[in-house]
Amino acid sequence: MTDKTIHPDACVVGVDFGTLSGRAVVVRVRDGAELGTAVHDYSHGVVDGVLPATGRALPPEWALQVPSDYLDVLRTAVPQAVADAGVAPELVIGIGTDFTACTMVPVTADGTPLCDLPEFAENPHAYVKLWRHHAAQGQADRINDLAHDRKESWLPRYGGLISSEWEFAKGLQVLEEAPEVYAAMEHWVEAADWIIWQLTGRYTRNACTAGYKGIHQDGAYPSEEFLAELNPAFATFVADKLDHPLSALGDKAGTLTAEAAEWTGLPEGIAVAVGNVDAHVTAPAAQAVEPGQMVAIMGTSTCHVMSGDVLREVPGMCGVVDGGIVPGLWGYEAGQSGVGDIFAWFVKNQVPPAYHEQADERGITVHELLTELAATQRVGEHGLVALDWHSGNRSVLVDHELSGVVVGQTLATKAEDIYRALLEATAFGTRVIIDTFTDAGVPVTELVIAGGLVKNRLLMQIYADVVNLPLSIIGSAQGPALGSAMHAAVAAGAFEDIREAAGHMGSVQRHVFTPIPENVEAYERLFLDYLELHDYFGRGVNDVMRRLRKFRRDALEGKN
Ligand SMILES: Nc1ncnc2c1ncn2[C@@H]1O[C@H](COP(=O)(O)OP(=O)(O)O)[C@@H](O)[C@H]1O
Ligand SMILES: O=C(CO)[C@@H](O)[C@@H](O)COP(=O)(O)O
Repeated sequence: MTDKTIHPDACVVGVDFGTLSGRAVVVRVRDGAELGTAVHDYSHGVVDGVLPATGRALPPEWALQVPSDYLDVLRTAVPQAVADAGVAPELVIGIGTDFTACTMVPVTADGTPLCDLPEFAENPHAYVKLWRHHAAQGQADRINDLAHDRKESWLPRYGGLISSEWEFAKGLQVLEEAPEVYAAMEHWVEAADWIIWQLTGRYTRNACTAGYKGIHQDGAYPSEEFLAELNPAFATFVADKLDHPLSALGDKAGTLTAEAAEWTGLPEGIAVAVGNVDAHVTAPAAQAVEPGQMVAIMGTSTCHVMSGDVLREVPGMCGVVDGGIVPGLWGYEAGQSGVGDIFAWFVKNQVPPAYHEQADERGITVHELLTELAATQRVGEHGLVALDWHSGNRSVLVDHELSGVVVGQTLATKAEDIYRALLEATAFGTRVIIDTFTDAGVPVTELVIAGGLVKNRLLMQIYADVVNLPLSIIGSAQGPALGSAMHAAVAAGAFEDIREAAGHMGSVQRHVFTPIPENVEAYERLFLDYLELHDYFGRGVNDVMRRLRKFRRDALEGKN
């Protein structure tokens, strides 16, 4: 530890705000030992059916959250994790958090979410727009078309396309569909920063989400002229709703307020780290801080993050940001919007009751049962190839109007066949991303896997075979929460920087899964079919997926 005055048993708390739950972990600073943990499921989960306040159905592609659910994590999971660790709260010297990225909160000047005000409680636009709210694709399309026409210099930093998941598309949607909410919103805040505001009592804006999701490059956002061309009332979006001094990752955002100390049971005045993103904090937790080491954080979605020593334009990446992951290197990000979410959708909607009954009788999950059955198959035995776009395509096509496909189904196709084809489809999606990075001059030399899906060994072997790289696995089951705790340790002054913290507190097991040559060869053939379908449906040869989305929207609005 850099600071020798820090107690040898000092701890930090990391809190990972995921899509469905928040997890807290208590970590010893000197060696990264995880002493205690607790999870709190958001009571409202993902609001994508009806708005709880009204009972009215939300339009297609909407995904909201309720901000009080995040505070409940501070009130429950944090004290439970400290109790689980059995450490005296006085030993905790800092707290750090990570969040899903581009989960956006419209707030008043003092940070109150608009949905908490009685006059807005029934307006869906006053709620948090979750990262996977995909209903701003129309706005994203306009941003992209205009940016291309004007040859905006920032566009290549985002692989040539801006996502509907990001701050600008969602902000423009609020303006155009709920001008009264837009007018009342003093700040359009990343939930990553909102939670730090709750902990410290002051608003800080982290450089990571600002760089990736907030289109902040070389010290500037998109210009007023650009925004005015999108919509004259949007011209001052940056100045009015977004702009705020940026804070570097690992810096101290402030100290824990008395109120937040009461919620969490932690000492008032301890260091609170600047807000950060679930994917990005995981890289140092897996000791992947050097160029070429790509980390895939596989959960409901997959994020791919990697540092590089060169600046390159990778087509369809989510972005490249100076110091976006660790200081001094270019931080690259790409991703797949649906991975575990696709498997969950399949289990919920497509698996016959007999499988559920069998899984229940054996005390295992349907995922585990289907995985076990699928694992007995040889590559290609199911005769299927699928596209992994049930939640759209984040990289490299950046299009959330795309959808899922399974080719090759017959009357003999079973649930485990399709499940395996879906696992493979997500591996092919990752392969496209890796190949695109390598072709653009940012070679991927190591793939490190983190996140909840590590537990599926068949899935891991499929990934090793499809990408033809040995897989390293993060040492922690709580990668993001550990990464947040490490940032807390840096903010508290225990380490010089996040690299030093990674050396002491991070961990990785190298080459846990290695490619099986005959599988590599078989997947190489299947991948060519995946690529052909990918380009056919995804690159404009056949726009049927976009047409179907529109047809569906029209039908729901009674227009057909
Ligand atoms: N055995 C399994 N195999 C494959 N997917 C699984 C399995 N068990 C759960 N899942 C999926 O994992 C996802 C949850 O991943 P997790 O990392 O815990 O969540 P998050 O992305 O919110 O952090 C869910 O989408 C679920 O469908
Ligand atoms: O978009 C990002 C990171 O940039 C993620 O926050 C988002 O994909 C959500 O990740 P999870 O699936 O909740 O792990």
